[in-house]
Amino acid sequence: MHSSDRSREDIRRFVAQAARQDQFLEVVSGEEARARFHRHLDLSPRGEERVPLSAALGRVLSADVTADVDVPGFDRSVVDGFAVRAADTVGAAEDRPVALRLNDEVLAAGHAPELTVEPGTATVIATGGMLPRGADAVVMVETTEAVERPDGLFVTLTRPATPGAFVAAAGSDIGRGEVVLRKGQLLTSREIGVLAAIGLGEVAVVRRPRVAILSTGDEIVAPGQPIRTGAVYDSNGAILAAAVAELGGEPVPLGIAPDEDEALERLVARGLECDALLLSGGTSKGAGDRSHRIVAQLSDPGIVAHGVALKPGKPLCLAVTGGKPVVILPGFPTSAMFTFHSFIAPVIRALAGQPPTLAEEVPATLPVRLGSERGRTEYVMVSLVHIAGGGANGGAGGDELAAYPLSKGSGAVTAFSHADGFLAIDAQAEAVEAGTKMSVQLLGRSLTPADLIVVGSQCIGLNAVLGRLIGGGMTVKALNVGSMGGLAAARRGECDIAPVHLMDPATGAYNRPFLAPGLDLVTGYRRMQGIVFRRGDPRFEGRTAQEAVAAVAGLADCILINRNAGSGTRILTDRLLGPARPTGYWTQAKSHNAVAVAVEQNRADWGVAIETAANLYGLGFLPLQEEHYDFIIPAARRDRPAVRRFVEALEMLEVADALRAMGFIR
Ligand SMILES: Nc1nc2c(c(=O)[nH]1)N[C@H]1C(S)=C(S)[C@@H](COP(=O)(O)OP(=O)(O)OC[C@H]3O[C@@H](n4cnc5c(N)ncnc54)[C@H](O)[C@@H]3O)O[C@H]1N2
Ligand code: MOO
Repeated sequence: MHSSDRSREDIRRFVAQAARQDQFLEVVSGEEARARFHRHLDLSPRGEERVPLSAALGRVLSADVTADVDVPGFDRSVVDGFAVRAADTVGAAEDRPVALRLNDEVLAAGHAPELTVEPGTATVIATGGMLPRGADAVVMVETTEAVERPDGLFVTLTRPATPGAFVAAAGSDIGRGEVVLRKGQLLTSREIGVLAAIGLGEVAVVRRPRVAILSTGDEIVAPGQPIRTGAVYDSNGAILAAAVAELGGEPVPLGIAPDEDEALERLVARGLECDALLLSGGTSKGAGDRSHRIVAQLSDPGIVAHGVALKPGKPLCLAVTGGKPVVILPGFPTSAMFTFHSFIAPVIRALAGQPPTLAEEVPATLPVRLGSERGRTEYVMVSLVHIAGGGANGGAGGDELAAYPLSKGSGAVTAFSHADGFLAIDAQAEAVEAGTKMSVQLLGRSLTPADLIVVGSQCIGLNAVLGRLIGGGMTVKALNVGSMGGLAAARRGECDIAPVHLMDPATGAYNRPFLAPGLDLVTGYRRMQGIVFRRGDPRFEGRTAQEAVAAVAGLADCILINRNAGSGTRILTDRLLGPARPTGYWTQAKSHNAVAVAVEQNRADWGVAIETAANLYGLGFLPLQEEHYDFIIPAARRDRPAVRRFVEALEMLEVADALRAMGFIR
């Protein structure tokens, strides 16, 4: 067969399979899928083992722990001083000191007393020393005076001591017979301290469930290896292994399975030796998607749900065999993480002996309109910012929250790590309007507001400023919503700083024309924008930007990669082009990097981007015009300490140097 015949055959097979796709996913609701899954799972912890305290961190108690001893184990002095009978000190005063004869003993910590404190006597005692018979209080050495008399050594007191003063009673911390920690308790340094205090050298913990993790796909490459164009680093494997460990499981990484039945079958068989098996990728019915076909061979009962009406997560495949979970997570990292946390994490927690967690929800306003696909409950990762609530200095203060969607799609890996939580959009809704109050389910347990909130257009140069502040201990939340989004956020009081680069098309002036009352502008830096092209391309090399555009604008095979409407760079491009509409004009990339990649990878021949991006991708560059990247600051937030420090950092020589080194002009 000719290779073109073969590829035609491949295409026919793909189309035939794709046509049958709609039959496979019997899509059920998330609740239905979960119910079916749990009906067959055995969620009891997988046995117990004894571990030394030194290995107990992060483990879960398999049984209640009862104290066999009192803590403290004896009545103990908590100061350096004298053990006395409180009754002897009654009436002591500056003008009527009470003198007590010192017994011939010094009670250092760890020594059992031998002498009784008889009426009229006292015994020297150190912090941690055991209270002797007869004594019921301790007086601090500072409040006494030692006196040497012919008849012996005395201590005089000028104040009475109350019974029990400076004494920690035996068992006051932990009493013998008391349950100090309960089954299911996760052991942190605090609990380990308690176990040590009652003398336990080892402790019974739940055996960690072993969770096999297998990434699938011919295109997947292990991190650390070189990568070819079109391939993808295995992020799911690393994410899942870490998430399993965080939940108290023991990850068993099985690596990457190619799209090849035999290898996949062998690895699945190995995975089944563990307590659970997680695969990712290959669960929808693409031509190369084999995972579900292998998992479909399992029984007792095998696959219980394949396809859930969730976004992300639609192709999730849940199977159980002999009470053991076998799950294929979608290949896209956000989909994989989302379905892992909502379907798998509770199962691993249960197998690890931990009680379920209760998700915390907070109300928040959606600052932008969100479109949604009908038919699937859509979950949107969001970053929360506090809306200025008229605190004394217009601080980060208010309790009201705005929920910024981190809409990067199912394939993103960063959405989950940048998110504070997520909100759900009803399966029937087509959109949620800006200004709608939503309920946000938090990912972590608490929400601490950042010191500085930066919402707008993100630029790598900003790291030179923010990096300094973060290094100095400041917490910063930076959201990339573009210049217009930043301007709107500043108007609504949702940020401290909005980095923008907006050109007024009428005048060519940057940023200032867009200010509104209550908004200040702080000058940032400039970025040289120009035409990027592959080095050596004679259509661009050696020309000015204007010459090059004039030469290529009419060429059918010289493809432009344009920027999205509304971006500052697009305005510049349109001014440059005038009425010309070169090939590729309607293809819109959303960032400088995306333009540079398209040119580097030969999908386009030219575009407009900043010089830093051209350098990053080794492209040629024809300068056009400086773009002003400045900072809009709501006047009400100008005096916040974090904002002042930001403006100060911007003024620093080192920061200006760092910016210049990156190709910016300050
Ligand atoms: N025609 C249709 N196509 C797709 C549908 C559909 O309903 N009809 N569903 C889409 C949805 S929703 C999802 S989610 C994805 C999931 O597909 P798979 O689970 O089969 O995943 P793959 O195709 O293998 O990979 C998807 C994507 O993720 C990358 N990937 C895979 N594994 C990893 C990994 N370990 N680390 C990082 N990235 C990984 C892979 O390279 C792909 O780019 O299907 C849609 N398609
Ligand atoms: O379910 Mo997929 O996870 O929408 O992207």
